[in-house]
Amino acid sequence: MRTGATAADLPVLQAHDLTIGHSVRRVAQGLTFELAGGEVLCLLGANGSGKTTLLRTLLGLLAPLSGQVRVAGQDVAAWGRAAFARQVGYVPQAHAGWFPYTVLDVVLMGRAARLGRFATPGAADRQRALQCLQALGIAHLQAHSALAISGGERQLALIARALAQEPRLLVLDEPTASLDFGNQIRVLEHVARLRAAGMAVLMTTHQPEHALRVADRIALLGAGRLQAIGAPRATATPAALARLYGVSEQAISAGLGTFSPDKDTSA
Ligand SMILES: Nc1ncnc2c1ncn2[C@@H]1O[C@H](COP(=O)(O)OP(=O)(O)OP(=O)(O)O)[C@@H](O)[C@H]1O
Repeated sequence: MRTGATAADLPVLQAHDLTIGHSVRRVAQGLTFELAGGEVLCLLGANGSGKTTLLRTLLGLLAPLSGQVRVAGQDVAAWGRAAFARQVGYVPQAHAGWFPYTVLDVVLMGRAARLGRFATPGAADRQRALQCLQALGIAHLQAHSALAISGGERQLALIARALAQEPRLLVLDEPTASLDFGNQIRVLEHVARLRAAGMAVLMTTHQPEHALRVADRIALLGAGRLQAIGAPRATATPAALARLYGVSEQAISAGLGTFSPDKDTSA
């Protein structure tokens, strides 16, 4: 950390010249970027381009092959578990399932990061967990077994659990993947509210129109590099997306429909 700088002054997340991969298998290299509080960064890339590998490396779940990840100015590997959970919440892709906890208990687990070592959640924690369920529109499921809800409902419960941690950075791996249209919009609106509240959000998506809708910056990961990172409409152009996904520009423009940067004059 710089002399005189406090953790609050620093970007929540810094990746410097990062090479990511599995064992010796390199997936991408030369990844350098930062993310500050109150900012939403959306990561786009084709299947297998390395989005999840990058998120897992940023979260310290996978060691970088080279380069550095800092969270609030400190190397990601140097954080203790509970302290890290107060900084970063993570909603992984398509979570398999839990033991038969209730949905409220699952969200309460997110409060563990905010409790003392041997403390149990109190009334204020239950209230906070319930607020998170309400924010995601699933408070009616609070007493249901987490094993007896749909995949989309489980996804919303996982987001609620990450929110209950009250992290500075929320990392979401394809958060809208299994959600119906209404819940996709609800989650995107919630991301916008979190940004307004000062949280940093890093999310992957296979839907560029979602990124165009909610991101402050978009990063394009392809061919083992960050192809571009910057303002949404200047970065996720039909030409850039066509290169990223290996389809024609016309197909991209048709797929983006009303969200097409060419058609949308509101920017
Ligand atoms: N545990 C692993 N061991 C070895 N290679 C892996 C492992 N997990 C993923 N890979 C490989 O790393 C590359 C990047 O995978 P990753 O899951 O990061 O891609 P992704 O962009 O998240 O893909 P998708 O959009 O399909 O979820 C792929 O070639 C994949 O086959």
